[in-house]
Amino acid sequence: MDWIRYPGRDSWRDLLKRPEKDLPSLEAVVSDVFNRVASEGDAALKAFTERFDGVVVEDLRLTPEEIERAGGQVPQDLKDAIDLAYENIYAFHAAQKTGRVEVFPRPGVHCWQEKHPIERVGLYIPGGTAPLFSTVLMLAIPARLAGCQEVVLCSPPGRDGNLHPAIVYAASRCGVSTICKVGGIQAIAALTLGTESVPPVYKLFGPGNQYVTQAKQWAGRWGVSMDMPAGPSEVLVVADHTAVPQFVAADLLSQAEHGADSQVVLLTDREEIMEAVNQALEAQLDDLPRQEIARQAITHSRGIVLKNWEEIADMVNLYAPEHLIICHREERFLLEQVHNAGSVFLGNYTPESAGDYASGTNHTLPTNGYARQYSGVNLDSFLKSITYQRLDAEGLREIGPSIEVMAEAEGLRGHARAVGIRREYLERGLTNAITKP
Ligand SMILES: NC(=O)c1ccc[n+]([C@@H]2O[C@H](COP(=O)([O-])OP(=O)(O)OC[C@H]3O[C@@H](n4cnc5c(N)ncnc54)[C@H](O)[C@@H]3O)[C@@H](O)[C@H]2O)c1
Ligand SMILES: N[C@H](CO)Cc1c[nH]c[nH+]1
Ligand SMILES: [Zn+2]
Repeated sequence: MDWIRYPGRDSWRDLLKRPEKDLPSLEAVVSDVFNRVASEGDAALKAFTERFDGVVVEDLRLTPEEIERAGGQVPQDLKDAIDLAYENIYAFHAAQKTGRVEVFPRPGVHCWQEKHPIERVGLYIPGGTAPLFSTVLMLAIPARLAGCQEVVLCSPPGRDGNLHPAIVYAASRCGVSTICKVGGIQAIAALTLGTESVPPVYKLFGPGNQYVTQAKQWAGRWGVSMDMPAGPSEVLVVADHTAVPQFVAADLLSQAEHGADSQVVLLTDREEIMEAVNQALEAQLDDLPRQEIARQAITHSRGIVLKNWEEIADMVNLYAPEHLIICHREERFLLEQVHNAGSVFLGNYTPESAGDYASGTNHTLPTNGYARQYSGVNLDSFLKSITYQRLDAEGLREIGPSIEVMAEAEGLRGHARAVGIRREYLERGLTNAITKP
């Protein structure tokens, strides 16, 4: 990994650039796929699956028998591991439930807020280079907890034209029964527009490569929203002499192996760890099955030596990493100062993989600096808040005059009248004409 020592602040932005595909060419492909899915439905999904995934798929939707069969193909130790992860993810997300918010700001004015599930949601499960069945748990568990009525899952078929059995098993374990063999842009277009096999949804969830992420953003043009841009994985590690270099290298590689366009960054204020981490990286890369991918990711990754922990905190906030690992003597200070990160991992015993699989936190997180404004997936992602209010006569007397003044000042006489007409009834004692609904 290349190291940069004590860079001036004016060079930080350039140093922290992510590897990105050319946006106009990405948009052109996305637009073409959406247009064809809109006009040709399933036929377009099959044609694009053949073109982009290299497989011919007959039936896009899994039958109940296929779902049942997948369960028998998953080894028991993997089922047990999925069960443990399920419990922890369930517990963490169930704890996020909040009650009704209720306020009486003035006499006779009653306001409250209640959460309602989004009725139809689409879950994208990546499967281009690795079948990420762990993502099924991360999305389907909160979707169920929220009470979403229709949950549609899409994932790209493998070379044999099927979904990995663990994806199907995890989906069925979480109660998802609409499972479709389609991935990439075409899956997002199908969930947005609906086809013969894929029901349309109101909100899209899940991570994916740059094609998937761009397609999720494109879906907004059709009024379908999304969780957040959760693209190529990244990790930023903050380490000093209290960190074990072998652990640091392993954490960097755990995200570098996701994709050639992943990025990993190491920040330190202790030059002496540079050599040890580089050596550990080389040693661990040697027997990594996905070393080609990880090596490519490392070509656009870097280690940076900074002057002190204040600079480290500032650089973390500027980069806004998807994952932040802190193994540093000034952990407490850094935690106080850092406010841009998707998920944070603390100390020598907390590998980022813990959050990827089984600690209970969600691994669908904002990448590409979007941790500045987005949260990772959580229970609220699957809920909408509806606000309610009821005024009685006293409440109208209390706040009515202010509403009228404000409406007149905005030049909106109709708004003012909607209040004034009621106040007039009250002033003239015509309350008998008002029946309680
Ligand atoms: N941010 C997060 O929360 C998070 C979580 C898990 C994974 N990830 C990321 O998800 C990504 C998964 O990527 P993946 O590729 O393995 O799987 P994927 O399912 O996201 O993408 C595979 C699909 O991309 C499409 N595709 C491939 N090449 C194409 C081309 N030239 N033109 C149009 N479409 C094309 C294909 O249809 C294929 O099915 C990785 O980048 C990983 O880092 C992110
Ligand atoms: N690290 C990924 C999020 O960027 C999630 C994941 C799934 N499986 C392994 N890792
Ligand atoms: Zn991962």
